[in-house]
Amino acid sequence: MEYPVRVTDYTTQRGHAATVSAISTLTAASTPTSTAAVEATSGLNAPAGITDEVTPSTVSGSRPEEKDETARRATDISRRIWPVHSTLEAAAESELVSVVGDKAVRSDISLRVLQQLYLPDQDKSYRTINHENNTLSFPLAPSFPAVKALPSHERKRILVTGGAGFVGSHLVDRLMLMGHEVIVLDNFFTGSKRNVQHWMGHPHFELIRHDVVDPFMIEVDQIYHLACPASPPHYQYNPIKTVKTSVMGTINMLGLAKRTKARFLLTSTSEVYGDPEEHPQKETYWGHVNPIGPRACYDEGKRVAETLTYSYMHQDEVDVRVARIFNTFGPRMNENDGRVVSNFIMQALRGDELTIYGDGQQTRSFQYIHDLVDGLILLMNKNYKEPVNLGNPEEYTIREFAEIIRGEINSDVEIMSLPPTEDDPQRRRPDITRAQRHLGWAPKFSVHQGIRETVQYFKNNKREELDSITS
Ligand SMILES: O=C(O)[C@H]1O[C@H](OP(=O)(O)OP(=O)(O)OC[C@H]2O[C@@H](n3ccc(=O)[nH]c3=O)[C@H](O)[C@@H]2O)[C@H](O)[C@@H](O)[C@@H]1O
Repeated sequence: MEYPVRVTDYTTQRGHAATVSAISTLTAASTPTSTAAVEATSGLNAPAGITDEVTPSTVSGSRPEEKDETARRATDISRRIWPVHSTLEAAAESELVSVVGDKAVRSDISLRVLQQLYLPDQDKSYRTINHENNTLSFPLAPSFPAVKALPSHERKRILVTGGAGFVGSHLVDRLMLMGHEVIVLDNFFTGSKRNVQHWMGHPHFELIRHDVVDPFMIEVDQIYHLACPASPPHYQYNPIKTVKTSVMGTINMLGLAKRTKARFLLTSTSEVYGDPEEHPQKETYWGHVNPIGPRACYDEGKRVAETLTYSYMHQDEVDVRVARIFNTFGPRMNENDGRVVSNFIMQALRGDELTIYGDGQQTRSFQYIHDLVDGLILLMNKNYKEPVNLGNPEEYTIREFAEIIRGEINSDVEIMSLPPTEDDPQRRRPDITRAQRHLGWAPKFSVHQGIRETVQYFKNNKREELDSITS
C-alpha cells in the first residue's frame, strides 16, 4: 500500500524529502518473504530478541557462484541500509517490563505473548514467495494464540474503528487475548490488513472494510472509536476528509452507541490543547488552538468530536469515555508515517541525518504503545466519564530525543536543522494525576525499552525487503 505523504507541506526540507523519496523506493511493510532469502540471512531464526545486524551467510537453491554473488550483494545492501551501529544499551533486566495490562480489568498478559504477534519468530511466517513463478503462497494453516475462555455473559462484542491501524491493532490483540469478540472497521487509508492478519479466520474476529464517514449498523456492547489519521502529514494530506472523519465518523458511531446502548470511548488527543500556554497540561485546560491553521483539521475535528461525545451523553444518555492521547510510538507505526519517532529511527538505521524541524527546543513526552492500550482498556471498564490524559510525563526536547536515538542506534549520524513547521506546539507534557487517581494507571515502559522493540520491528520489515531484493 502506498501512503499519501505530501512532501511539500512538511518540507522544502531536504532531509524529509530525502526520507520520503528513499522510503518510496522501499516496498511497503507487506513485502512477502522469500524462503531462499530467509536462508540467506543469518539470525532470522533467532527468537524475537534484539539482533544487531543483518549479515547474509549462506544461500541455498542456487549455483555456488550465484550464491557468492547473492550473498555479496545482500551484504552490500545490508551494510548500506544498516550501518554498523552500537549495540543498544540495554536497561538493567530488572527495569524491563515483562507483564502488561491490569488484573483489575483482567487485561494482564505476558509481554512475550504479545511480542509473538508483532515480532514473530521468522519460521512462523505465514507466507512464502516464489520469485521464479511470481507466486505467493500461504502454506501454513494459521495457528492462533490461545485466547481466554470467557463465559458467554462476560464475553463482549467490541467494535474497534480504525482497528487495523497502529494503535487499533495493538488494542485488538489485547481484546482478543482477553477472550472478547472483536469487530474491526477500517478503510485502510493509514491502517493495514497486515497489522491484524494473525487474527483473520479466528471465530472471535471480523474485519470489515468500511469508512466511518458512512453510517454502519451492528449490535455491539462497546465501541472504541479510533478511526482518524493521526500523523500530521497524513491528516494534512486531505484536511476536509480529516474533518469529515472526526465529525461525521463520530456522529455515526455515537448514533450506533445510542441505538445499541453500547459504551462509547473516543480517542481524542493532546492536540486539543493546541500550542499550550499551560504546562504540564491538565484535562481542565481549554487549549490554545489556531482554528484556521494547517493542524486545525485534526485539532478542531477532535475538539468537535469531544463536544459531540458529551452532547450525546447529556442529551441521549450515551455512556461515554474520552481519552486524550499524547505522543505514542511502537511497532506497527508506518515507517513513512512522518512522525518524529519513525523518522528518526529510520534515518538512524539508514545512516542519514536526523531531521530536526526548528531549533529542536520544542518538547514532547513519548509513551510506549502497551502503556496506552492498558490505559484505554482501564478507562473503558472503569466508571469515569470526564476526559483523561494518557501519556508518559517524561519530557524531552526534540534535540535531546535525537541524541537518544543516536545513542541507541547509530552515533555516527549527523543532526540537521530544517525550518520549523507552522503552529508546531512548543511544549507538551501530560498531567496524569486524573489517570492515576481514577484508573490506577501510570506508564510502565521506559522510552529505551520501547525504542528497542520498535527498532527491532523496523529491522524485521527491512529484512523482508532485503530478502526480496536478494532472492
Ligand atoms: O505522535 C503522536 O501521537 C501525535 O503526533 C502528532 O503530533 P506531533 O507531536 O506533532 O508529532 P510528530 O510529528 O511526531 O512531531 C513531534 C515533534 O517532532 C518534530 N519533528 C518531527 C519529525 C521530524 O522528522 N523532525 C522533527 O523535528 C515536530 O516538529 C514536532 O515538534 C499528532 O498530531 C498527534 O495527534 C498525535 O497524537
